[in-house]
Amino acid sequence: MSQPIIEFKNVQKKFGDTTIFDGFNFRVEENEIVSIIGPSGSGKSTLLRILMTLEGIDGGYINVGGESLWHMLWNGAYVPASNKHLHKMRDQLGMVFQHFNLFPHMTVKRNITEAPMRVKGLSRQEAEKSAEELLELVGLSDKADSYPNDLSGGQKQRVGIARALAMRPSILLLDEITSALDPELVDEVLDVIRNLAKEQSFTMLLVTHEMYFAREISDRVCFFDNGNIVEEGKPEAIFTDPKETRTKAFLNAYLGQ
Ligand SMILES: Nc1ncnc2c1ncn2[C@@H]1O[C@H](COP(=O)(O)OP(=O)(O)OP(=O)(O)O)[C@@H](O)[C@H]1O
Repeated sequence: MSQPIIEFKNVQKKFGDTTIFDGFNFRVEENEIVSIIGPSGSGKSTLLRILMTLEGIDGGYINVGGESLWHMLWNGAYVPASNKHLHKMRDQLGMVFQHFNLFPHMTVKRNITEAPMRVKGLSRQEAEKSAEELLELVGLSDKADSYPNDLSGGQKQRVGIARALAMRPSILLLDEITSALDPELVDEVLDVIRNLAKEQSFTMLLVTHEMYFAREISDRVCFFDNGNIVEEGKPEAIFTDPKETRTKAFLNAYLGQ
């Protein structure tokens, strides 16, 4: 097997007395599109937040692009190796959040250029040129000078995707990106991801409640429960012939199978 682009080995994570991961193992290959489905509160978002180093871990090992994300100190605490290392690791990862997290006081264009200018040191001209291309990609060229509050939820989320792409990540993390949207706005956002997936130049890790989308887009679907992958496989196998009782019960509740 080739070197995975993401690898979790024996990862431990607690919130207070609540254990989220107790020896979690997981790997994603380069350019693979993996969907994580599963019940609420099972730790799916925590998995993505740990990868973005928005959350720490209590034990184990995480490797992104061949390098360790966290290092253990003499006292057993886990920390990113250094700010420089952290920035380098984060540069590979782009995350789109459920609630958009746009800056309301900045125009759409500024939301997209802010991080590349501040973190990557791009000139305003370079960052704006890239933002214009990305706005075209997500179909929002005419909204460059609008403010987030003047956009629909679907448009806000398309800006969220453009903003994540502006950092030129090789791995895209999508955390329930359509959950906060009215149903009629879901497809315009999923279409953007469909088009990105066709290019196959990204590794994508999606947490989603859109089962039909997970089935359509993924190379692999993982059913996740209680901090563990209970069952995984090709979308067809998981959705039409799940083996585990818990997977069957979950899909039954969702899809009425
Ligand atoms: N910062 C935090 N502090 C304390 N507990 C937390 C924190 N973040 C998450 N949790 C708890 O950890 C558990 C896993 O949460 P997580 O958001 O990862 O689940 P999820 O599978 O993504 O759920 P959902 O599908 O509802 O978003 C939940 O019980 C949640 O309440």
